[in-house]
Amino acid sequence: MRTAYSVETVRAAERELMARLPEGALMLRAAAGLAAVCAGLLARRRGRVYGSRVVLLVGPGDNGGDALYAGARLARRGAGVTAVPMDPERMHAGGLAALRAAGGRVAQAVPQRADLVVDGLLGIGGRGGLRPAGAALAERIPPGVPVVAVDLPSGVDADTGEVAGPAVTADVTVTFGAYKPGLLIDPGASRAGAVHLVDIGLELPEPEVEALQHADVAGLLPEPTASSDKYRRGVVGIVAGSAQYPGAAVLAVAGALRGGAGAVRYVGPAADSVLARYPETLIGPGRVQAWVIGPGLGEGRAGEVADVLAGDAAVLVDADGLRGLDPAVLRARTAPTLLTPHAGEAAALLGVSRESVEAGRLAAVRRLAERYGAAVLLKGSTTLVASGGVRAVRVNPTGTPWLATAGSGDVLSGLAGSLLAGGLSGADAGSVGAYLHGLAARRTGGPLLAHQVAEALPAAWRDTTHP
Ligand SMILES: NC(=O)C1=CN([C@@H]2O[C@H](COP(=O)(O)OP(=O)(O)OC[C@H]3O[C@@H](n4cnc5c(N)ncnc54)[C@H](OP(=O)(O)O)[C@@H]3O)[C@@H](O)[C@H]2O)[C@@H](O)CC1
Ligand SMILES: [K+]
Repeated sequence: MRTAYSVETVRAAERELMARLPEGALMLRAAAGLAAVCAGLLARRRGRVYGSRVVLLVGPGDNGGDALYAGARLARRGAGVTAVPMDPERMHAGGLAALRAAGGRVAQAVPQRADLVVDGLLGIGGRGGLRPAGAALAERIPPGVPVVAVDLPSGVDADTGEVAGPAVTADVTVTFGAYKPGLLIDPGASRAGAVHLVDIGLELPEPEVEALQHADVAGLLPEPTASSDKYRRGVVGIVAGSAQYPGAAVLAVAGALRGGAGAVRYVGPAADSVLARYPETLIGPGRVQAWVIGPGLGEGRAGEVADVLAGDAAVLVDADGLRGLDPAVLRARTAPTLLTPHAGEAAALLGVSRESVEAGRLAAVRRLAERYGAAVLLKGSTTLVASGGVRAVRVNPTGTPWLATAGSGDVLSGLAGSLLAGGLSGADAGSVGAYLHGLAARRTGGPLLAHQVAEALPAAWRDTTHP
């Protein structure tokens, strides 16, 4: 599991550790880790550190201090190091002295001949996008030169991944003590490049954000044993599709058939389309361990949603099923419930604007989970999964922008419902489903069709269980 911590938590852990260490020790640890990653990059790119040209973009705070101390280390190994300050009056004094003592220099303009640029403009003390002086330096980063961000790309909000204005795009980010949520959540995540974590000895409590890795997914996936039959492996029921949207039913069934359940049952008006494509499907009402209700349902089906929610099977509610949900009904349920809204549906469930959900996705998914007493999967460029009473929100590290295509949500709801039927909790079914769905989309690549994602799911499953 990859875990991430808010600025507040990181700062508290830093204070505790700093009280027990000589002054400046943490910054030296951070700078040593940063310099090692930079040296490795230079060695791979040029064969050696000696003689390479390193440019430091230096902000007014400790993030700039890290860059200056790391620059001093590289200068001692023979690199030509130039520091360019955002504000010449405000530079970390100790770092500047160390750089100068090691032979580094300070310039007012960004040199255009460089082998590496180190972005030490803003770290966890940054607020909002870069202001004009920082933005002007970032704009002058020579094209094609690798950029290493110190702690996080400057201009990215460490807690949320929001980018409110100009920001640096890094090839590598060297982060200290702990991942910050903004390194795992888009748009910040896609600005960070490959992230290296440098251990500076922080002792941390439970994380605020976590991301599954292959091994976690493999551990959660329901694998059949010699004694399992189709009923023990769970039956998932799909209530989806309408005369207007029969395709949603077919795609939800397509996802469900690849989610490990022993059987998939379909209830609704698109049975002919479903059977034509998937003769494996059971048709009509019957016993299930989990229901998926909502994809392509259209208007006027609230009674079916209420019936399903009144039962004692696990339930995944998606799309049209999410309209007008009553928090009291959901909170009274004892079996797992998973809601899978996109930003617009989440906004309607919270009674706020879509823009406010997009701007604060982490807060929105937490509020939904608390209000509805259910696990909630908020779809988007980084899919988030929260469940009421659990501190950590899961962010999905797989996926690709190509997934924003018609029907891909229907496949995900079938898949996650199938995992619910296999006995996973709402949060596990949602996060494992999103993980496999994202991997399958990456395997498919390029402009993709939703049914291709469903077809790639078995291969994605094998990627995690037999990497
Ligand atoms: N604490 C520790 O033990 C360790 C910390 N470490 C390192 O310290 C970093 C945190 O350092 P930090 O707290 O000094 O904040 P930092 O990110 O450098 O920036 C704050 C400065 O920027 C300014 N500023 C803010 N927003 C801005 C904007 N949009 N555009 C322009 N300017 C803006 C703001 O000024 P003001 O808003 O007051 O004008 C303030 O002066 C952390 O990320 C890690 O790298 C490591 O060494 C490990 C040990
Ligand atoms: K930075």
